[in-house]
Amino acid sequence: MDSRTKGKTVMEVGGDGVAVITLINPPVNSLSFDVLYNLKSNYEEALSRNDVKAIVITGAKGKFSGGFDISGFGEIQKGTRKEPKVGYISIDIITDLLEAARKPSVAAIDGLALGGGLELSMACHARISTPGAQLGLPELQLGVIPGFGGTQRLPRLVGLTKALEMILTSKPVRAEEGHSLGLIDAVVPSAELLTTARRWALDIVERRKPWISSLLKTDKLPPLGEAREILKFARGQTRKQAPNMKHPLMCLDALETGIVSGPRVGLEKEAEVGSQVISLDTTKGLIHVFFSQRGTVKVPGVTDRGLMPRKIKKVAIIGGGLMGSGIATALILSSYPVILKEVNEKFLEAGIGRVKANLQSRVRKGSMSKEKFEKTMSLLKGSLDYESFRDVDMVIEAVIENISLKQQIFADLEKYCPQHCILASNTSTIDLNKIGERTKSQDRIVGAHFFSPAHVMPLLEIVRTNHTSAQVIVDLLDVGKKIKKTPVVVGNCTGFAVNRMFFPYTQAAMFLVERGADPYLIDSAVSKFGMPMGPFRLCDLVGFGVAIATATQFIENFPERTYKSMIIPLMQEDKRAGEATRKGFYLYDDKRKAKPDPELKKYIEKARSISGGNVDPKLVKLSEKEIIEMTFFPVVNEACRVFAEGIAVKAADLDIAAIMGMGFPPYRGGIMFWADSIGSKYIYSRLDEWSKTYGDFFKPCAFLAERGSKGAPLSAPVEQARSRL
Ligand SMILES: CCCCC[C@H](O)CC(=O)SCCNC(=O)CCNC(=O)[C@H](O)C(C)(C)COP(=O)(O)OP(=O)(O)OC[C@H]1O[C@@H](n2cnc3c(N)ncnc32)[C@H](O)[C@@H]1OP(=O)(O)O
Ligand SMILES: NC(=O)c1ccc[n+]([C@@H]2O[C@H](COP(=O)([O-])OP(=O)(O)OC[C@H]3O[C@@H](n4cnc5c(N)ncnc54)[C@H](O)[C@@H]3O)[C@@H](O)[C@H]2O)c1
Repeated sequence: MDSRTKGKTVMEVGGDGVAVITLINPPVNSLSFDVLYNLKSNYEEALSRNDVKAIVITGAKGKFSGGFDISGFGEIQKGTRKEPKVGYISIDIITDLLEAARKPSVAAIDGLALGGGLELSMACHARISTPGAQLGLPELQLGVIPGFGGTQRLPRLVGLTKALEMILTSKPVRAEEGHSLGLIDAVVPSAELLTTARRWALDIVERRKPWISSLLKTDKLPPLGEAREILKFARGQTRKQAPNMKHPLMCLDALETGIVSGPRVGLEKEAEVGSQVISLDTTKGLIHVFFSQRGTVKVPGVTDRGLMPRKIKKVAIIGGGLMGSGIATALILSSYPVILKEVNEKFLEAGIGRVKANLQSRVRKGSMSKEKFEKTMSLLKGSLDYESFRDVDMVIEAVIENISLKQQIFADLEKYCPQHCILASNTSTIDLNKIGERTKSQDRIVGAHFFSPAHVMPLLEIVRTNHTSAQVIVDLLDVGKKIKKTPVVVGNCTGFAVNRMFFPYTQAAMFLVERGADPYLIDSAVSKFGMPMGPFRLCDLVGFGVAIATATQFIENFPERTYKSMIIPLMQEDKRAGEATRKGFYLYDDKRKAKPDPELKKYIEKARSISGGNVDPKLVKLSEKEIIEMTFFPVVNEACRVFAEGIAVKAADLDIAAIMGMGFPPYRGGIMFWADSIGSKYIYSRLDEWSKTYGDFFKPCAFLAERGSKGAPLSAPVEQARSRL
């Protein structure tokens, strides 16, 4: 393959008169422009050759295709590639050349047929797949729409309601379901895939099998009035679930056009809308997130050294509380045998009970069978001592946040665990060097910082000290992948990356209410911005005990930039500790529904008198935009510090950490990407102005000042020399 081209297709014509065209673009046979243009040439040749009666399209190495090459969108967005004429691929090539050809095509699908991959197969006249095939149109989660005819062909093959479900949720279906839906014509073992597809193609030529153009099918479409009702409902749901995104509604426009005005007009609408969505900011953000998420496992100096992950056969967890039980659940769900150690029988039973409850909730929801529940639970063994730790490959400590207790545990671990065993701590704040102070095992000590609930939250912060070996990081990255977490490797400091970014966010919110802003308006503005909930609702959910413990760490470690609000401690004195006590910033009913509490004023006023601040008329009347700026620019500021200190190696890692650890809206691309979309100059000037009026909490850090003064992007790499990793 030419090193400048991205992928190709190859065509082989058999003695049976079937031309087999194979998509080749590892690792997922994505449809790059090179692949698509090669496919066009192969088709033109196959259609012109007298020895070709029919065509089979397949993908190399057990994967049909993962869809259009997503980096192509980036090239179009950056202007480094000219977008082809609107409709050139979907209409001129896929519809007019392939689907309308005089020779039939059959798709032979093994593995993935996603996005453009499935769309290409739907333009074929039949689809044969293997049992493991995954079929889906996940484009909306990338901010684009199915643009190779999927908005027109999928409803015609599987019906409007199912097509909407598949497109709006981005969830693929398996081969068997695809078969029962009418998306797949036959499911056969891998070894028979190509022979069946060839025979099927010839059967179409011989009229023994129907010659079906998906685009012209109408039997699965509901009557027009019903279709309009279904689409109206889908629009309503979409507006509710994705209020800040335009592309899902634009996708529905393309679907509706095809149903109302016919598939050809629908294809034209799809092409027009497909081209428009590429330049939406939300699309740029989502595509950035796609690649950034896959980039977190690429750690310079670690994953580029040819190290292979060692096999982790058995894991021990110390502490079966909230976190330990969640971590144990995540591990046994991925088939790791786990030993859970506790201090006494009662606590051990409670810990195992929590794991059981986590799994039982899956059984109740129907996502886990009873047999699978029993099998998974059988991987968990309890223990009250370290005897069974002699053959474990990794220990994750998750006891209460107490330095001397953790130090003692790590000293004990060194005595009982084998020498190769990874010694990980789930501490949220404590310096890992201190935790390992009483051991000689600094090279195998690492942070495995899970987020609560650990079996649900997708992020794993892997915290490395200056001593942690590259092998240990590689091993933990592999475990992270196996338990389906997105790992982000960060340096050792108070709060690591996520909690450091989280802290200024809640602090800014406390500052604003002390100066007269309405907490409920702040929560509402932040939710509208796209966070799962506002900072006050979040404090209630987490509980004031955790909020105060975290604040104490930050006040101790970063006193110069901490705003010391007394609102939470004052409420806690009155036995209001958040949702668990049904009273916090909100009042909660039996169904955990939150409503504003008029009494909150009293605590705010008292806190204001303690801090000595005054109500600021400007802050009383903040617009939603100003609320977002005053709560999130301090987060950007802290993210800049984390980046400048080398705690995160890439700005994109902070984007992923913010999205998966804080709930920052993915369609804004993450904290640094969002900041760059606003501009460092503006953010710097706002923070600088606020710091002069309101104090050092808002003071821009040196990194932000330097980049902001030049208007330079915040996400541009920091020189290696300054990186701590
Ligand atoms: C004018 C244009 C119109 C286009 C219209 C068309 O309708 C639009 C599309 O088709 S958009 C693409 C739709 N497809 C997807 O959204 C699939 C995205 N990929 C995935 O979901 C997954 O990667 C996977 C399920 C295909 C494989 O998952 P797995 O965990 O096995 O592996 P990774 O996710 O780590 O991916 C491995 C490497 O492959 C790269 N990659 C995957 N898909 C694509 C793609 N479609 N385009 C380009 N690259 C892709 C991925 O980035 C990984 O590469 P690294 O170098 O980062 O390791
Ligand atoms: N709670 C969170 O949201 C959260 C999030 C991330 C990280 N963390 C960190 O995880 C750790 C655990 O937090 P948690 O919320 O699960 O605490 P928890 O109080 O719910 O559980 C701690 C458990 O450790 C047990 N334990 C204490 N000493 C032990 C010993 N010597 N051997 C075995 N078990 C022992 C206790 O009996 C208790 O069951 C802390 O370091 C915390 O900072 C907590």
